[in-house]
Amino acid sequence: MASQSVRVSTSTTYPLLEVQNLGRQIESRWIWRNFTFAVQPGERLAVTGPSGSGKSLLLRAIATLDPIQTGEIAFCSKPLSQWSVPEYRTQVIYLHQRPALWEGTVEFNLQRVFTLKSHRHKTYSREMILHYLDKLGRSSQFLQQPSSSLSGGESQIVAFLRALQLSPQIFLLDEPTASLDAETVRQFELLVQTWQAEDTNRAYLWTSHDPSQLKRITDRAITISG
Ligand SMILES: Nc1ncnc2c1ncn2[C@@H]1O[C@H](COP(=O)(O)OP(=O)(O)OP(=O)(O)O)[C@@H](O)[C@H]1O
Repeated sequence: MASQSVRVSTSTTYPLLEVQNLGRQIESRWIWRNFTFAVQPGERLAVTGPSGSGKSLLLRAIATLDPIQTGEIAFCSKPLSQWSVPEYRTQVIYLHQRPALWEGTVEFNLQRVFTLKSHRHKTYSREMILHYLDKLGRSSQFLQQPSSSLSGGESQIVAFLRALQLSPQIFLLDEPTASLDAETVRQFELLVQTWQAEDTNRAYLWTSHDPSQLKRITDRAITISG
């Protein structure tokens, strides 16, 4: 059974996210349990631990993509039972290690999210996307590429932009740069910092097996020890 240790924040601000006694069991095995921590506004958190310790399962549980067997999650002081799931998921977005994209061009993938009910009040901005692409060293031609032709790293970029344009409050970033080259990794990190600087309450949880990256872009760690 995995256990967890958490360095408790000394911040006195109101938590953005509170996780109480969370437990995840698969068949008879507890992946982790009694998991308790809070994310303060503006926090940049690393989620660390060996492969298979349950980092992805933790982020997915917070994103309500996976079930939990025990515990509670509250966002902005409201338990998840009081949030509508689509509304919550517009605020707390999980970025998958190996994102799934719809069939069609990159731009189709970026536009399509706005047809979902929870995002219908927002509009697609090509101008903003071109700005982001420029920051990631890509030209407008990237938008016309079919998703089926994208590399793993390019798919990560599309999934990131698809989420970024929705302006979430919390990003759950699951090895988001694992397939990117070193220069794009830095550009990606900068873009995340820019997103956060636009609203200093925004926070993220980031998993990575690269300690130097976590040192650059996070301030404290939640460690799941195997
Ligand atoms: N759907 C599933 N069914 C059964 N076991 C699963 C399932 N999803 C995850 N697991 C198991 O749960 C454990 C934790 O998986 P998870 O993907 O969260 O690990 P991780 O810490 O993110 O690993 P990595 O660093 O390699 O990405 C692993 O042993 C994995 O095999």
